[in-house]
Amino acid sequence: MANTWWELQILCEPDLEDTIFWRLENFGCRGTAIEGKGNSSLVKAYLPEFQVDLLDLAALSLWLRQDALCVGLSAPNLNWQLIDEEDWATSWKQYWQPEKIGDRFLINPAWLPFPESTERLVIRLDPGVAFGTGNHATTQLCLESLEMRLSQLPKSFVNSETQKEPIVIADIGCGSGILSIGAVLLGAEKVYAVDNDPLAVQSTFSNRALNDISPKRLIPAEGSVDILKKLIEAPVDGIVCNILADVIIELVPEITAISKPSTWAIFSGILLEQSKAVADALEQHGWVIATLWKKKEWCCLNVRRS
Ligand SMILES: C[S@@+](CC[C@H](N)C(=O)[O-])C[C@H]1O[C@@H](n2cnc3c(N)ncnc32)[C@H](O)[C@@H]1O
Repeated sequence: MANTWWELQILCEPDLEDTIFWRLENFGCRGTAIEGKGNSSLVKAYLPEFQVDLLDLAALSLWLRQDALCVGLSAPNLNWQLIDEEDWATSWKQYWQPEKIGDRFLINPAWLPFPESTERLVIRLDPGVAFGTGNHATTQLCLESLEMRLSQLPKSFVNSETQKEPIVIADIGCGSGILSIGAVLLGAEKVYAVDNDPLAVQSTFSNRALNDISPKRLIPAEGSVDILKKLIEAPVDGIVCNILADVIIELVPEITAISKPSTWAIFSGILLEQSKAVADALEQHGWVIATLWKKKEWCCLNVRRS
């Protein structure tokens, strides 16, 4: 675990936030926070010191400038400094507040008290350095889609006592485990959660404990679809995959291999202009696009095998 972190501070026009988040994620940032500053937004992002040097940061500054100019907005202002681990942990936590998502979920930071009275399904989270606090549009689209998919189940599916046909789900690119936990709370019997970042897998394990979920119902593992193939006993009922479009397109054949004729899937992390390429790849492998949901410049494809 790194002891020193880069803290990047980017003052920008609010319309640039999503593009900046996308850039920062690709750059390897492992925690982001946002606060309003008058008519502007201040985006803060963190990454381990060893991961980039000053030249990389200068290149990032140029990309952010170009991104803004391409859409006719003023160039953001990027500053950076080194901070130690303790400061990193507290600096972004103070901005993260409980958040309602969709009709069913409430995301509650682990260090805040459990909400006293709520009818919502509470997901307690400490993402650590993993992606998945619930405040990114791509995560929200997945939680809302899961809600739609799993709320359609007859009551007997969601009551674990009387469950007749258990639903098994694969969460590919699980990050903090937020979607896996959401799926379990909605009644999925078992979720296999994989991520090729070991820190994300660690985070899913600790969030599983934080939410009192039995190890039998949420099974995190380091890796990707190759590992899933080894873990699952049969093709899964549902798949949720919030990764970037290019990665999804690459994974489609392998993902298809773990599905059956009734499998449904939720693909997110797709910029609107990339949706056609992802939809084409899915259709070529026999998937039917059921709906495309949009949030900001992101979209999420809800698909099924037949
Ligand atoms: C955008 S985050 C999604 C996290 C969480 N599922 C959410 O919805 O908030 C994408 C995650 O996918 C992981 N990832 C990227 N490429 C992957 C691949 N080929 N196989 C498995 N995980 C991958 C990243 O490490 C990251 O944790």
